[in-house]
Amino acid sequence: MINIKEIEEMKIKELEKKYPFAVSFFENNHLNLEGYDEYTFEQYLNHFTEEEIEEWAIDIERMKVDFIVYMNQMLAFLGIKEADQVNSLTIIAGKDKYREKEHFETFTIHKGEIVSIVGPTGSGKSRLLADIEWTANKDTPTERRILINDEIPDKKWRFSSSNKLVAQLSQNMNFVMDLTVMEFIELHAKSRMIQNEQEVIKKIIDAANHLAGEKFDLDTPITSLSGGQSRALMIADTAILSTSPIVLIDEIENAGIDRKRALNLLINEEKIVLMATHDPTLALMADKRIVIKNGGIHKVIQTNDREKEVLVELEKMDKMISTFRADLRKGEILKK
Ligand SMILES: Nc1ncnc2c1ncn2[C@@H]1O[C@H](COP(=O)(O)OP(=O)(O)OP(=O)(O)O)[C@@H](O)[C@H]1O
Repeated sequence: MINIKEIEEMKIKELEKKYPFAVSFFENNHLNLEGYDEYTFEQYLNHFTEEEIEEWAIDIERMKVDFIVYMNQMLAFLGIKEADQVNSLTIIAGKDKYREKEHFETFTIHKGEIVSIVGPTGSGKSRLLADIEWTANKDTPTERRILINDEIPDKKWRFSSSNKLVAQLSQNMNFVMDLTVMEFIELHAKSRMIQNEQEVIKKIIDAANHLAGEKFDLDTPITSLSGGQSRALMIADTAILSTSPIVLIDEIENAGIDRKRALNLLINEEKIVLMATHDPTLALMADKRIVIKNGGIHKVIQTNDREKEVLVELEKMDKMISTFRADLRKGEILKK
């Protein structure tokens, strides 16, 4: 459900911008919005004089309820209900591969935070991401539990395909579809029922080309994209089209794309981002990192100022490497 408080605190002009369909509610109820841009919904309802309320038989309390019901129905219909409502994700400790209790009790990640997950190959990084995607409730090998907004999440998250809690970018992206890039993005855009479809498609393709080393166009079949290109396309698609409040990333390093840009595209004040990585630049870009050992969360490290200095150095090195890579592609002789 959308938050009644949020709606009440929004100005009419913000409401029109964020939820354009809200205007129809006023129209249907013959309520004139002109000149009330700067009013909140509540202030608007309260602006009527006693006489007007009587004359037009306006029931303010009823109107409030009806409006929220209408908004909820519309958002559900558009597949965006609840998607923006995740404020926190909590992991409750389970057991490692030796059935020992994990080295923490609970760990909460808030909206807008990025958390990296590090640990040796096979230690259980992907397992943790899978637990989150499944909103585990002691029903996975780790026996972890996942809370959303401090509560056991509704099971419907697991099975909903259009309104997903989690958008996952995984290591293996096998495209079996016989579609062009254009058809693929169109398919996604259509399923989201966005209004400015062509604009959004262009935005995705621009962002994807920005991330990928070699450019591709809309007529390219998905199956003939290189690993880096398909990765870039998926990232741009997720960043721009997905309404999922949680983004899980399993290794973006080997993809031959601009990783920093990719991450920046996915980061958003409204989202929670978790990424499993072996890459120091990406790991340090996160606010915190979870260290996994033998299938369990061993510790959580906060990225401190000294590490942020290391990050600056790493970014310089990364820049150098990508310049060399680009020169190499162009067939140039590399020089310092
Ligand atoms: N706590 C646990 N209890 C039981 N099995 C676990 C646990 N954690 C992970 N596993 C299992 O261990 C195997 C390896 O884990 P996973 O694939 O998550 O490793 P990874 O860290 O992602 O490895 P890579 O770096 O190679 O991607 C998987 O089969 C996973 O289900």
